[in-house]
Amino acid sequence: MTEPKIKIWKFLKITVSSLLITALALFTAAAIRTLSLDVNVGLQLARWEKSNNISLVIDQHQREELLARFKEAVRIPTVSFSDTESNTTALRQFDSFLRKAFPKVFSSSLVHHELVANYSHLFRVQGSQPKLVPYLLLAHIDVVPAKESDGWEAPPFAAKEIDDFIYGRGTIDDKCSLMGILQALEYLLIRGYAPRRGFYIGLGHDEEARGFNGAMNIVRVMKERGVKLSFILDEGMAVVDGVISGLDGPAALIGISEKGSANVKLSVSMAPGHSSMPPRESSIGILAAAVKRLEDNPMPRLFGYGAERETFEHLAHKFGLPLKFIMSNLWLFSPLLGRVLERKPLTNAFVRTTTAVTMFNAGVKVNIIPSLAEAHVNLRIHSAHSLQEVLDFIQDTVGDERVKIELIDGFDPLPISSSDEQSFGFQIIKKTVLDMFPTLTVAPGICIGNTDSRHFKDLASDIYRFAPVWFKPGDVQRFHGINERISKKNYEELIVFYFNLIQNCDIQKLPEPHTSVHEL
Ligand SMILES: CCCCCCCC/C=C\CCCCCCCC(=O)N[C@@H](Cc1ccc(O)cc1)C(=O)O
Ligand SMILES: [Zn+2]
Ligand SMILES: [Zn+2]
Repeated sequence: MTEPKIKIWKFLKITVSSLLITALALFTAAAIRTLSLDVNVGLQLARWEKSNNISLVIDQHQREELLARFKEAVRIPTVSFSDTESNTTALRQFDSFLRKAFPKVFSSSLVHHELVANYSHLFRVQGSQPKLVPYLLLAHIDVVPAKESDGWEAPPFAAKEIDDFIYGRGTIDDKCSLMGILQALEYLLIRGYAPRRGFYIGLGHDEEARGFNGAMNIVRVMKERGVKLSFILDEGMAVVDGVISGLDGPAALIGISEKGSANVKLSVSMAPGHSSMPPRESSIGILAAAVKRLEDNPMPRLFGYGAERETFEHLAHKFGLPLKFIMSNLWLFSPLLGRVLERKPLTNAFVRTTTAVTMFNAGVKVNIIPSLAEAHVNLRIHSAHSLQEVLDFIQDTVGDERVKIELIDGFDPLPISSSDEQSFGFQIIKKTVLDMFPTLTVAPGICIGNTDSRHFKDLASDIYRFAPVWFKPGDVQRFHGINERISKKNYEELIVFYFNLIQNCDIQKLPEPHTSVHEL
C-alpha cells in the first residue's frame, strides 16, 4: 500500500515543481518582453511622406577625387595647441582649400556663406518652404596636436593610405564629418537639388579649445538674427561594433545629451625655506594626500538614474541571457549592472561623475621647500548630478582647510533631447542610418566628452551627437590618440549619410505614429 502513495507523492512533487518552473519561465519571458523596448517597431513601418530621394552613386573617378580632397583636408595641420594657441596659418589655408574643394557650395545662389571670428564658417542653405523650421549641422576644423614619435604608423599630417584606411589626425575627429557634410551638399547642388527645409552648417575653428571663439560667435550671430532650430546634429557618438562586450551586432548610438564638466584647481601655499630643515608636512605632501583622497573616493555610482538607462534598455534585446534579463529590468538590477560597468574606464564613464587628476605642478629647485603646489582635476558630470553637488563632494572629500579649492570653469550636464517616436531630429537620423545599415540597432546614447553643440542649447531643444563612423575594438583609443584613421569606405558612407539626411529632412512632418504629430 505504501508504493502507490509514494508514486502519487512523487507525481505531485514533479507536477508542482514543473508548474513553478513554468511560472518562473513565463514570468521571465514576460519581463523580458514587457520591459525590453523593441526599438525597431514604429516609424520604421510607417509610411514616409516622400520617397523620391536622389540616390548617390559614386563612380571611380568621383571616388578618387573625393578621397584626394579629404586627404588634402587632413594634410592641413589645423591644430589647437591650447586654449590660447592655434595654427592660424593653417586655419587660413583651410579656408582657401574649402573654397577650391567645393566650388558649387561657395557659388550657389541658394547658399549664403560668411566667415565668423576670422576662421569659423557659417553657411545658410535656403529652403523653398520658409515655414519649415531649419536645422543645423555642426563640425569643427581644428584638431588636437599629434607627434609621430608617439608611435604613429604614418606621419599624422600625411594622410597616408594603409590597407584601405587613411591615417591622420582629424580623420575621425572631425574632418570626416566636416568634409562629408560639404561634399554631400556639393553633390546635391550639382544634381540641381533645392531643399524645401532650409538648414545651416556651422564649422567652428576652436572646438578643441572649448569653442569660445568659433562656436560661441556663431551662436551670437545666429541669436542676433533670431534663428530658431528644429534640431542640431554634431559629432560625438558613433556606430560601435564589438566595442560593448556581450552586445550582438553593431549599434548606432545617437547622443541625446552630454556630460557636464568641471575643472577644479587645488592648491597649497606654505612659506618656502631650506630643504635641510623641512616642516613635518610639505605643500606637495598635503596636496598629494588630497589628490589621493579624491582618487580613492570616486563619486557614487549613478547608473540607471540618468539618460544612460535608455541606452541599455534599447540595447537589451541584443544581449544574450542573463544580460538581456538584467538590462530589461534595470528597476531591479541597475546597481548590479553599474558594478559590472564600472570595472572598465570606457563603461565607468557612463556610470558616474568621473574624476581625473590631469595636472600637478610644484617645486622649483631640489633644495628649496616649495611654497606652492597646484593640481588640476577634471570631472565629467553624470546627468543625474549637478555642478554644485560635485563641488560640495570635492570640498567634503578633500576635507583639509589648507587646500584651496577653486572652480576654474564648469557647467551642468546638457539637457536630454527627445528620442521618442515624435522626435523629428532623432527619427530623421535613425531613418537615415537604418536605410543605409538595416541591420544596425539604433539607440539613444550619452556623449562622455563635450562638443561645440553645447554652446547652441538656446537655439534648439533637441541636440544630437552622432556620425556613422564605425568604431571597432581598439578604435576608441585612436580618438585623440595615435593612429587615428578612417577607412575609405567609411568616409564614403559619411558622405552618403549626409546626402540622404539632408533630403530626409525635407518632409513636412514625421509619419503619424499613433496619436498627433509635433508641429515643426
Ligand atoms: C556603453 C559604451 C558605449 C561606448 C561608446 C563609445 C563611442 C564613442 C567613443 C568615443 C567618443 C568620446 C568622445 C566624444 C567627443 C568629444 C569631443 C572632445 O574631445 N571634446 C573636448 C572639448 C574640450 C573640453 C575642454 C577643453 O579644455 C578642450 C576641449 C572634451 O575634452 O570633452
Ligand atoms: Zn571633435
Ligand atoms: Zn576632439
